[in-house]
This record gives sequence, C-alpha cells and structure tokens, in this order.
Amino acid sequence: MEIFSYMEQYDYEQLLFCQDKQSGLKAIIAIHDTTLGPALGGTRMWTYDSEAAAIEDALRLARGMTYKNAAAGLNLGGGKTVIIGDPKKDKNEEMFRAFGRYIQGLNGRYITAEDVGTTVEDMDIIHEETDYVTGISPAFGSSGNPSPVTAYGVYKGMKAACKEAFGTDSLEGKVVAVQGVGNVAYNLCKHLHAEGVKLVVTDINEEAVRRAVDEFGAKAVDPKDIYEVSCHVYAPCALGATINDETIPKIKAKVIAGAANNQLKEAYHGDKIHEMGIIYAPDYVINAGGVINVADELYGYNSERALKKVEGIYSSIERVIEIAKRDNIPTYVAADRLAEERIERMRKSRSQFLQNSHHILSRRFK
Ligand SMILES: NC(=O)c1ccc[n+]([C@@H]2O[C@H](COP(=O)([O-])OP(=O)(O)OC[C@H]3O[C@@H](n4cnc5c(N)ncnc54)[C@H](O)[C@@H]3O)[C@@H](O)[C@H]2O)c1
Ligand SMILES: CC(C)C[C@H](N)C(=O)O
Repeated sequence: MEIFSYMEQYDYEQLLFCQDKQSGLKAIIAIHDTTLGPALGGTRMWTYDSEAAAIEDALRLARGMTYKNAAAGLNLGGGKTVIIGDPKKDKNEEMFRAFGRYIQGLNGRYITAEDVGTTVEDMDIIHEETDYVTGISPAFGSSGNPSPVTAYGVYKGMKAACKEAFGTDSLEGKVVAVQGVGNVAYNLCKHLHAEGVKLVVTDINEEAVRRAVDEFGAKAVDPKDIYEVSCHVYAPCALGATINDETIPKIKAKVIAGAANNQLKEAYHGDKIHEMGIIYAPDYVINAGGVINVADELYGYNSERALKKVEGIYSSIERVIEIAKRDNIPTYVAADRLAEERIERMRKSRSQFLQNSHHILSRRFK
C-alpha cells in the first residue's frame, strides 16, 4: 500500500507508529478526521499476518469511527489503534503504560477505549499515564466494559431492520445466525433468547460456542457454514469483511444486522446485497452503542442518559432505511450521506475565528 496516497484518498490526518522495545509494544494510532472533536476509537490487539495488514486495519477502523461518531450525533472525530500481538500471550503492564504515554503525547487529539483483544483492565493501566482513555473501571466513576451496551444497541437496530423486512419488529420465533459469540454477541444472544429467537451460532473459540449452546439452547455450526444457514437474520459479530464475493451468494437471510466493524469487504458488496433485496443495517450505525456509552464519560458518566441515547439506534436505522428508499440507494450509502452531511455542516458552522490560546494573538493577549 502507498501510505500517503491512501491517506490522501480518504483524507486521513495522522498516522503514528509507537514502539517500546522493553515491553514489546508495537502500536499504530490512526487519526482520520477531527472536524467534530477529538478522535475517539478503541484499541485492537491482534496477531496480524504483516505490518501492512495492521496499518490497513488501523486506517480502515479509524475512518469507520469518524462515520460512526458523526452518525451517532457525537461531537467526536474518528481514530483507532491497533497493537500488533497476541492478546492471550503478549500483554504486560509496561506495554499499556508505554502506550498510555504515547496517547498522552497527543494531548487530547486521540482518546482510546476497548476493542477486540483489549479489556477494562488494560484501559485502567493506560489510565495510569493519561486521562485520554474511556471504558475504564466503574470504580473510577466510568462506564466500564462497553460490550453489553453495544449489544443492546445492536438488538434495537436489528428490531428496526426486521420491521422493514418482515412488517413487525417482534423477533419472537425468528432464526438469527450469529457469527462470533464473543463479548458483544454473547450479550446480544441474551436479549435475543429472552425474546424467543432461535439462535444458530458459530465461533472459532469452542468455549464461546459451548456457553451459547448451554445458556441459550443455540444450535452450533462450523464457522464456514454460518453463511448458508437458513435464517431470517445474519448477525456478523466477529471481524470485518465477511460480506464479500465468496459469501454473498450463500447468504439466505433477509436482514444483515450485527456488531462487527467494516462488514462490507468493498463498497460494491453493499450494492450487491441491496440488489438482492437484503435489508442491511449499516455496521457503524447499529454498533454505535459502545462508543455512545464511553463518550458519555466525557460529560461525567450517567448510565441512564447513555442508554437512552443508545435506544435511539432503533430510529437511526429507521431513518437510514427511509433515506435509502426515498433516494433509491443502498443503506450503506444513506448512512455515509448522513455522517458526511453532519461533518460538513459542522465544519462550516465552526469555521469562524474563535479567541483561544492557540492562535496568532495568543502571545500578545495573555
Ligand atoms: N466491544 C464493543 O463494544 C464493540 C463496539 C463496536 C463494534 N465492535 C465490533 O464487534 C466485533 C466483536 O467485538 P467483541 O468485543 O465482541 O470481540 P470479541 O473478541 O470478544 O468477540 C469476537 C469473537 O469472534 C470470534 N471469531 C473471530 N474470528 C472468527 C471467525 N472467522 N469465525 C467465527 N468466529 C470468529 C472470536 O473467537 C471471538 O469470540 C468486532 O468487530 C468489534 O470491532 C465491538
Ligand atoms: C468502545 C468504542 C470506543 C470502540 C468500539 N470498539 C467500536 O468499534 O465502536
């Protein structure tokens, strides 16, 4: 990948490489756009096949956060970190302390939180070095693990998408195929099971599958068979790019609604599923519950206020579907428009000069 041309193509602001030999930290912080405010996005720890793959993931995820935060009505820009390593083997305290110091060095341009492979405990260690971290322990008056709240938002968004596809938002008796039953999807399955959904699940982690089978009576299938499951809803809740040339012909669901980031491998895959009449709940709209929840910490965390906002994901999905139908466009395009229009409106309305401490007059008028 030609990094500068890629950054130019999608208008990225900054890409940082953070290395700490002692702890083994190899982190990449990508800041996409800070028009709306500081970039907020989680830290993913993953064993990437190559450094290029890690850079690409950081960049794609950071841009996703710009759109997610904008569409959710947050006054936050988009950024993301990836740490190269195995979260089960390679973590240590010094690593997250070193990483926290790099975040502190950005002086508020980037705020982090959890993502795949990182936990509340990791955020607490980062917090030893910087205040620019969210999703830390409730003991600090913070919001803790965002996953259950993300799951609640996905559940609400799935109901809105089903209303469009099946004429009712009741999920009772529906079959939902859940790919990846980790932190978010386990909690999603709880809501679905409580509403009488028949669950079909898969995961590469056998223990995660067993838990869903035992607790929710889910049927387990092999990871490669999840696309072909005869179901009403396909819920991608593992990693990204699972909607692609290979999987689309296998999908039997009428609705795609799940937690994973960057579900469409390429934009044209969104066009393909639209042509097939599938109702796609755009990933960054339906999975915004976690970021809405951690962002509330910046105002002094109030869980009731945050959950109320997360419930709004139902109407956000309704709105995206409405725009898509009105303008005869796929839902992913409708969501992008919503986000881009908000960023542009704010860019214009915030463009006038404002007296603060970082401008040409700051030394003269102290
Ligand atoms: N945690 C949050 O609050 C949050 C918020 C927004 C978006 N997301 C996104 O949702 C997704 C899940 O997040 P999470 O926090 O639950 O992560 P997680 O790591 O707890 O869960 C992911 C699960 O997917 C499984 N998995 C990985 N590859 C798989 C494959 N090929 N087939 C089947 N299963 C596979 C893993 O074993 C794991 O159990 C991620 O894409 C994440 O970026 C998470
Ligand atoms: C909790 C959030 C800041 C990050 C979350 N992993 C997301 O992708 O939205």
